[in-house]
Amino acid sequence: MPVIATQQLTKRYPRVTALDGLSLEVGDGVTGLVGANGAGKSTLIKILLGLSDPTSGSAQVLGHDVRDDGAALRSRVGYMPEHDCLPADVSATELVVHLARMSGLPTDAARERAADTLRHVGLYEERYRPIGGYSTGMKQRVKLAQALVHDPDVVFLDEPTNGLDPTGRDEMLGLVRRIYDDFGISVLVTSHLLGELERICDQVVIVDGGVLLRSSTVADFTRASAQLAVEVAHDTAGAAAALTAAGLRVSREGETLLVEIGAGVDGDDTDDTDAGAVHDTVRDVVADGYGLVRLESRRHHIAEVFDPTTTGPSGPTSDQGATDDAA
Ligand SMILES: Nc1ncnc2c1ncn2[C@@H]1O[C@H](COP(=O)(O)OP(=O)(O)OP(=O)(O)O)[C@@H](O)[C@H]1O
Repeated sequence: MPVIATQQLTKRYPRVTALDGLSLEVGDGVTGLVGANGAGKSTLIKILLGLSDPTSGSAQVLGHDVRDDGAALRSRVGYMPEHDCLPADVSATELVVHLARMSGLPTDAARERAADTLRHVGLYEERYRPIGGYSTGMKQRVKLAQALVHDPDVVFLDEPTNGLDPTGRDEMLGLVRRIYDDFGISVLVTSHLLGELERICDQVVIVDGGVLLRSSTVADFTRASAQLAVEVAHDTAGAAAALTAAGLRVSREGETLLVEIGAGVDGDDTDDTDAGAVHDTVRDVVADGYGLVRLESRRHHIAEVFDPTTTGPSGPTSDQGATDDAA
């Protein structure tokens, strides 16, 4: 059973269609939901929590229908909202224990779980200080702790790296990954930054204007856009010309030649068999007097081949774009 499934999910506000026929499936693990501001990410999360009704279409979380089963699903789901919503004059411990009790835990268990989750997010030492004196990074960690305290099966994290400096971002991303690795809790995490989610996610879903642009595993995203890095002993320019003459797409980065696997030996778009054929062609051409020094696979980052700020996929993945996946 998928963790999240939606079918033709649509949400219309009076002036804007926030989600437009969105159909997707999300499995176990860490899934990134990526899109520019206004793409519909928060709207999707609110519908998945049963807090907002879709205009049409349907959605299930852990098999619970979001319209009919809101209370049951919320007991199994944790939610970290995007905006600052924390009371300034209580401590992290007071707040997280309180929320744990509201979700049904007895007082002793609530205290224990609160201490565990605050330790997990790195706030154990500071847990008795009022939240009003916390930095942005510490406040984000309190929001994360309250999302985890009732031991949910899945958590929705809305822009957890918002407002953090690069070090704070890295630490938060590490924490998000560990939610699944250490506790087995699946994660749906939103960001407008594809590059940062790519580092920690198993699956990435890209939305734009409420429409699904693409949903696939991180490995599949980059498989179609791999390159071979080739170094030769002599005459790099000659080797580049010979590889091009053999039908390969070649670029040069210093003394390294980058051969597109996605281009295939015949210039067509990639499939898995092309990778082996390109590899063989490179070996044959280079063996012919250039002296092979290095031949290794490289993958592009997703952000290099897919720019969510444009309205579609670009570069070597364009054959696998929105319409196929959205169907
Ligand atoms: N309650 C609302 N009433 C009217 N329009 C809304 C409402 N909530 C969201 N919208 C609009 O729906 C669109 C999608 O908003 P949403 O907040 O889901 O985007 P987002 O991807 O989460 O972006 P952000 O990161 O900026 O929050 C936007 O155009 C937004 O202005």
